[in-house]
Amino acid sequence: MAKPLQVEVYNPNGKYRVVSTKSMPGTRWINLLICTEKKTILSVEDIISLIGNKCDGVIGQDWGERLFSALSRAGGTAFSNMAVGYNNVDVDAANKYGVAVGNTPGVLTETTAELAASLSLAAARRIVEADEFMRAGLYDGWLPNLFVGNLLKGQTVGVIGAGRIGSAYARMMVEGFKMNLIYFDLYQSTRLEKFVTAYGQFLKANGEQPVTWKRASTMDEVLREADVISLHPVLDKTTYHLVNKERLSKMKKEAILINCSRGPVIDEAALVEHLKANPMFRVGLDVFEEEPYMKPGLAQMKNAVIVPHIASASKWTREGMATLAALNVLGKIKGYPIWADPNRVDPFLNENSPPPAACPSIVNSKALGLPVSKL
Ligand SMILES: NC(=O)C1=CN([C@@H]2O[C@H](COP(=O)(O)OP(=O)(O)OC[C@H]3O[C@@H](n4cnc5c(N)ncnc54)[C@H](O)[C@@H]3O)[C@@H](O)[C@H]2O)C=CC1
Ligand SMILES: O=C(O)C(=O)CO
Repeated sequence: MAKPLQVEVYNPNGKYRVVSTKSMPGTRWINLLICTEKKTILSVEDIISLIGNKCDGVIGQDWGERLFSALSRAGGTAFSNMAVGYNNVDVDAANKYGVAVGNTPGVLTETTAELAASLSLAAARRIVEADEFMRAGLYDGWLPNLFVGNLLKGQTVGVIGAGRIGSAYARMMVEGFKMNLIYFDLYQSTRLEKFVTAYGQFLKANGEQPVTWKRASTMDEVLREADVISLHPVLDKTTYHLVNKERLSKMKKEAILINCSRGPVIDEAALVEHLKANPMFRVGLDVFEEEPYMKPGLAQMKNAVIVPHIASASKWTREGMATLAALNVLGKIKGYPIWADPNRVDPFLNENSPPPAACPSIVNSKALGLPVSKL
């Protein structure tokens, strides 16, 4: 039996009841909705008790059959993940109960790419190790060999999954550090290729070494050729343990591997062994196979930079995610159609004008036969 919860209630006499299972930043989403919960990580039982007998919609994460069933029993038809990735949501169960599932694409693209770039730099220049050294009072004076790392300029950046975030990261690394690009994705990223071509021409016209791009026909090609590899695919059956023991062994001994996608894309136990055996190999991780836990040994590895799933944690992005999640739920409750292009959600984020009368992004709209906005 779940314990009674302290719930913050906004607009207690409102017509609809929408629950947020996590406290979210900013106030715009509250103005668009609802009520929130102070405690941060709720159990399934807690959420079921919050849903109660009447609940029109919920904003949360990690939803399965029991929660969709409880929401449906309470009369609810709308759920929004406060995230773009929805591998943590059982969409088949949502379809079974007729519940729309929203996500928050686009608003976290640049913020997440910036964290991947930060981890790339931190790993390349050994920033965390050097910081610890300094704080430990070990610095005696400048030495030619102290924390020597890798120069990125002129090296090759490899991107696995060149979608919204992967492409943004690639552009940052190519333009910011003049790296050459090799990428692997199921689809061609024409815009990214055009960007690198144009930037290469610009550099050449200025008498500099031009940057280049290559679309790899296999992932292994990227692993063999790149000096820094960043993972940005969705997590599904095809990407589970995409980077395993065998694939790690194909990477350069001094390569840098970054993961800001989902933990299970890497076989984390194999990664720990690889880090132990190859001290010059470095990794930057935002996500872990069994979050919030790490595989034994990872925390002790000096050649790993590890942060707690903060890739989307900029104020603008987190407030925008909350806004999109709220609008997904609100739009479904009000019977609005689905926004036609989830890659262009800017009109929903403009604080100076009311949001369009549409749900920004519903991932199971086709399965539920929901109408698409003509706006
Ligand atoms: N660490 C964090 O806080 C965050 C993590 N993410 C993760 O990043 C993922 C990507 O987000 P977006 O770029 O917005 O999605 P997206 O859908 O634009 O890009 C994903 C790309 O992966 C590609 N892909 C799928 N299967 C593949 C495979 N087997 N091999 C190679 N490429 C494959 C797709 O074709 C697509 O281009 C999300 O699904 C989420 O899991 C997203 C935001 C923040
Ligand atoms: O949007 C996502 O998928 C996240 O992981 C949130 O940071």
